[in-house]
Amino acid sequence: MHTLASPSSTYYLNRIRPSLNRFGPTQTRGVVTVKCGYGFDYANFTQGYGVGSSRADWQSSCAILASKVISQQDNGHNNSGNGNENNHVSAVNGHNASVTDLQLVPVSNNKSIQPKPLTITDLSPAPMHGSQLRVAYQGVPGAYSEAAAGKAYPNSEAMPCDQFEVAFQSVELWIADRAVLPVENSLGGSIHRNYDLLLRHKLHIVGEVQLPVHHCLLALPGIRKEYLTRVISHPQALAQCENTLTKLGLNVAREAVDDTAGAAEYIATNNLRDTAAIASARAAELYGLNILADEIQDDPNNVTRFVMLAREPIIPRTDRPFKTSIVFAHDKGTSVLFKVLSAFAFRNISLTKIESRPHRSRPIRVVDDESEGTAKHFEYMFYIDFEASMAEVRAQNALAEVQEFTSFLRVLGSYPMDMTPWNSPSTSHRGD
Ligand SMILES: O=C(O)C(=O)C[C@]1(C(=O)O)C=C[C@@H](O)C=C1
Repeated sequence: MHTLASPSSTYYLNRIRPSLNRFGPTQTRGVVTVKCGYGFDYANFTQGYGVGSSRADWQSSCAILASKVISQQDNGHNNSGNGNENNHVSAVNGHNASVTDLQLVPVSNNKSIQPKPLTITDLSPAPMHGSQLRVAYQGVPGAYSEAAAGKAYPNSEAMPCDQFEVAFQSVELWIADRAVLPVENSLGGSIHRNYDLLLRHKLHIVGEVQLPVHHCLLALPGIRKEYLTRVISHPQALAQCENTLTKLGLNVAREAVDDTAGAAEYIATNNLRDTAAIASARAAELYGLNILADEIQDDPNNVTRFVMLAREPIIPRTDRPFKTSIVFAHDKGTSVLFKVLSAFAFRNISLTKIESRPHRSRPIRVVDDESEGTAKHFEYMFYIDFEASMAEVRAQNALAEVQEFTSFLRVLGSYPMDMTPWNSPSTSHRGD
């Protein structure tokens, strides 16, 4: 039998978001609250990457970040994924582009890619051996992102954030050293909003982690499946378990919340007897819930890929498998895509991922044709991951060619591939 964790150490800064807003059928992000506490007994939180002694510092830092995010939103510069309507940019990368508005990094003027003095950390084999690093993640303890932080940096201090935006800013403001960001799942697909955030911020990808995700159905002790009227979780987790929930006879309402462990915490804190959460076994333990069913993901090999972000890039190497992530656009639309892909194919460089996102600053391109009429083309940003290190000449040549075809190109990072077997103990997040 689990004991219900004490909710007494939860601190809401700036504005308290009514719980219905957070857990209503649609997520309300208009009011942003940074929550810098946890609804559980954190003194008993013993994992190596748990909360450290500088909790008070972290809370005051969160307060600063919260007011910053809120004031940005109040000023109409909403970073929550709604785009910035004030940007009128016809091209990027020095071609009539207002790079400041777009917050893109121009290839030619980018001071952050100029050589910098090496520090001892540049020489460490990041990202596998983090030590005393502070790693920001979105969610509360028990979230899969926290486990990903622990896998990437086993001795680090995991720092929970209510929003991805705050996790990014905490690294930019030197409050955290790394941020961990889920980007895609083998069942649920890409986490689109996070691709947009990668572009909006100037952090570098310095590593990746592929985390096997084993979902459980959690409810208060004594609650049976038949009592349930809704299941709440992160939208990705709901998508990953959709078929299994139906097979379990749970044709009840699904509601999206900010993170899986937050759903478990919410049920425990509010003593909800008609609601179950999809979350990890560790979340069940932390928040005193029972596991009604485990392994409820629709495929046993359910894996989420996370990237690790830092202020500085790591030095790419060739002594182990590396992956490189780029994003590009062209001011004449998708016509360059074939040329870009052939730059990699020609050099035998495998692509592992391609994603397109709306070009939020210039989503539509209008082409007038006197005889035919007006064509309205959607514009995209293309994200590509390829299997090569930027230290390899073939990768440098491929990118030089890509740069010729594109009006905007940014290397998001060149970093070691996660080659750990899925069944290795450090990858298990099930607490067994
Ligand atoms: O909610 C969590 O626990 C998270 O870490 C987020 C997240 C996601 O964004 O996809 C991470 C892994 C799982 O795929 C489900 C949810």
